[in-house]
Order: sequence, then C-alpha cells, then structure tokens
Amino acid sequence: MRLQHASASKAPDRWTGLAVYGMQAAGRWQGCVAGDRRRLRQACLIDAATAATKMSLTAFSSSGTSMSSKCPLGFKADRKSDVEGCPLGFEPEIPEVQGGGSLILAWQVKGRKVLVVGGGEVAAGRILNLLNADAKVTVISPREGLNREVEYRIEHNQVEYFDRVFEPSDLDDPAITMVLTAVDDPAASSQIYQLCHEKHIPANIADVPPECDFYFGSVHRDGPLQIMVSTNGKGPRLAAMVRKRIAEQLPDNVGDAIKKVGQLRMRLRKVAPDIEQGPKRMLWMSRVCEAWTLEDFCAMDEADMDSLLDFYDSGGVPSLGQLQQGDEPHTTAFDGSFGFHCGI
Ligand SMILES: C[C@@]1(CC(=O)O)c2cc3[nH]c(cc4nc(cc5[nH]c(cc(n2)[C@H]1CCC(=O)O)[C@@](C)(CC(=O)O)[C@@H]5CCC(=O)O)C(CC(=O)O)=C4CCC(=O)O)c(CCC(=O)O)c3CC(=O)O
Ligand SMILES: NC(=O)C1=CN([C@@H]2O[C@H](COP(=O)(O)OP(=O)(O)OC[C@H]3O[C@@H](n4cnc5c(N)ncnc54)[C@H](O)[C@@H]3O)[C@@H](O)[C@H]2O)C=CC1
Repeated sequence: MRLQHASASKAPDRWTGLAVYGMQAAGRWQGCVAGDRRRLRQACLIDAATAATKMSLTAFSSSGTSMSSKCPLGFKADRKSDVEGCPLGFEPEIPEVQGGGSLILAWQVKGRKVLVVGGGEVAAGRILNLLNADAKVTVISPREGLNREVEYRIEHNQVEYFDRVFEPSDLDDPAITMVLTAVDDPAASSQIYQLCHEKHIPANIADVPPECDFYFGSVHRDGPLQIMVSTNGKGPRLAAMVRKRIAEQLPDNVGDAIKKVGQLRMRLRKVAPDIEQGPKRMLWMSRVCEAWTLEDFCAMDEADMDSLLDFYDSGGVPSLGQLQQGDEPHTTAFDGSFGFHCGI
C-alpha cells in the first residue's frame, strides 16, 4: 500500500486548503478530498476525469455531510470518520463573515420601467446607468431644472418625460421596478422614500443614504465587462479613484477579449451540447482560462478559437503559441490531474 498526499499547487490562490489524499490498495487508487464545500465542489470537477477512469473518489464537506449529491459524477459517499482517519488530516477553511457590506449584484433591468425623480447632474448619471442596462426610463422633473445631458436624453426620446414635480400617483403603475430620486428637496426625498417603502418598490434616495434600499457604485464599463467599486457610503469620490486605478491595470481591449470568451463558450456548447458533458465542459473551460493570460484572450482570433475547440475532446489545453504553430490535439485522454499529481 502506498500513501500519497498532494495539494494543489497550480493556482494557490484558488486552491489553498484543498488537500487530496490518494491511497493505492490492491492495485487500485482510492482518493479522498478534504476541504470546505466550495472547494470540494471544485475538487469534484477537477477530478471528474480522473475519477471516471482511475480513482474512486470520496468527498466530504467540513460538516461531515456527504457531497455525493453535489458531485457531478455521483462520487461514492462515505462516512466522515474515514476522512478523520486519513493519515494526513485536514484543516477545513471556512470563509470569515465580514458584516457591514452590501450585496453586490448585477441587476437585470432590461425592458423594465424605472422612475427617476429629478433632472439635475446626479439624475443624468443615474439615467445613463439605466440606459446602459436597457431599462425603460421615465423622468419626472420641472423643465427649468433640467441639466443639459438630461435635456438631450429627452430630446432624443431615450426617456419618457413629465415636466412637473413628483406626485404620489406616479407610483401607482405596478410595472415600476425601481425608483431613483436625485432632487434638491430633502422633504420631497423623504416623502418619496416613504411611499416607495409602503409599496415595496426598491428605491435609491441620492441625498439620504439611510433611505436607500441600494447604493450606486463607481462603474468601469468596457463592453460586457463591468467593474463596480463601492465604499458603502464612506467615500464615493474614493470609489471613483479606486475604479480608475483598477481600470488602468487592465489590457486595452479586455472587453473584446471577454466577448470572444463568450463566443468560445457558446461554440463549446454546440460542440458538447449534452447535459452529461457539463462537468467536462466546465472543467475544460476553467483550465483554458487558467492556462491563458488576459493578453492571450485579447490576441485570440476566430481561427485560434476553432483550433482550440478541436482540443476539447481530448481534454488538452494548448497554449496560444502552440495553437498558432498549428499543434494538433493529442489523442490520449486527459488525466484529470489539473496541475497536481496523485501518483496514479
Ligand atoms: C451612499 C451613496 C448613495 C447613492 O448615491 O447611491 C452616495 C451618497 C452621497 N454622495 C455624496 C456626494 C458625492 N458623491 C459623489 C460621487 C458618486 N457617488 C456615488 C455613490 C454614492 N453616493 C453612494 C455610495 C457609494 C460608495 O460609497 O461607494 C458614485 C460612486 C456612483 C453614482 O452616483 O453613480 C459617484 C462616483 C461615480 C464616479 O465618478 O465613478 C461625489 C464626487 C463627485 O461628484 O465627483 C460627491 C461629492 C464629494 C463627497 O461628498 O465625497 C453625498 C453628499 C451630498 C452632500 O454633501 O450634499 C451623498 C449623501 C451622503 O453621503 O450623505
Ligand atoms: N449620491 C450622489 O452621488 C450625490 C448626491 N447628491 C445629492 O443629490 C441631490 C441632487 O443633486 P444634483 O443633481 O446635483 O442637484 P440639482 O439641483 O442639479 O438637481 C435637482 C433636480 O431635482 C429637480 N427637483 C426638485 N424637486 C423636485 C420634485 N419634487 N420633483 C421632481 N423634481 C424635482 C430639480 O428641478 C432639478 O432638476 C442633492 O440632494 C445632492 O445633495 C449630490 C452629489 C452626489
């Protein structure tokens, strides 16, 4: 019998804390993976190919719950004591809760009705954010207070417009998904918030953070890429500074690179459409993303994409350079080792 402990080394930021134990008994490899639930799910993906061919993998969550239901290939479930009895032991890594933050989401408002009250500079920024997300925007604000940008949106029919102050009946339309106020009248702001609250309409009241169901953040946009920075109300101007610093670090055409990855993923789904292919598809796509740099994706063209997809069946992941030199896919099956070695 031979014992082997292998921990992930390829991408330590992602895999720290994951341990894979392999044991060879009667000529057959038995493996168990120790780590938290998230890592176990990743581990199950990593080892999908291996398990299907060479390993019998047993996975446990840190609470001892069997992970079999989560494992794409239905790994054999067993008892936690088997892990505890594992000669190398393990330290499950449980993410620490850091309360006081916001739940950052990418809200899909496409085609939904959003009411903006106010037509000044802050409203102009809100309207742009909404139009960028394909929302149907209604603006309510007296004409004399309109900012030039808001006037432009109205003139070009990019928004629906009512030339008057807010009235409570403006909230009667059940199609209203969200309300944003940016007015220079604190009493009006609080009244609108109260009404939205009663009607369960999520609202952002620009001048009153405690009366916001959600805050805006500083957003970097490049095609499909959006990066939002929030300081949770502490320093909005700093949010903009951090956003600019992050954007400076990115390759110029990273938005295009992301579009291309989107195409690659769609084409991959055509090459491997079956639901059972899901784990292999995700594993291969993850490996490509880890092996290639952002700059590689920026440089990838249609022909590279086609050649790359030719490697999917074998599970191989060529570098961009290899693709461009015309390397052919290997015919041998992918061993599933994903950068760590289990001595199989
Ligand atoms: C809580 C929040 C609620 C919300 O608006 O959703 C909020 C609240 C308030 N902002 C105020 C002031 C300023 N806000 C900005 C700029 C931005 N403010 C944004 C978001 C947020 N602002 C939310 C928290 C987000 C976070 O903390 O991360 C950004 C990120 C996004 C956006 O607005 O789209 C956008 C930068 C976008 C970019 O440039 O990329 C500037 C700078 C400038 O205009 O250049 C100033 C002046 C300088 C200063 O005061 O710091 C005031 C005081 C008003 C007063 O004193 O009267 C309040 C109310 C209060 O704090 O009480
Ligand atoms: N959250 C944020 O990022 C920021 C918030 N603010 C706050 O946002 C608010 C708006 O700021 P600005 O756009 O610079 O002001 P602004 O004075 O340029 O615009 C206010 C707009 O609200 C309209 N308005 C006033 N009362 C109204 C009502 N009852 N119904 C409909 N429209 C009405 C005015 O006609 C005008 O178009 C201010 O209270 C300001 O303190 C200011 C800077 C940043």
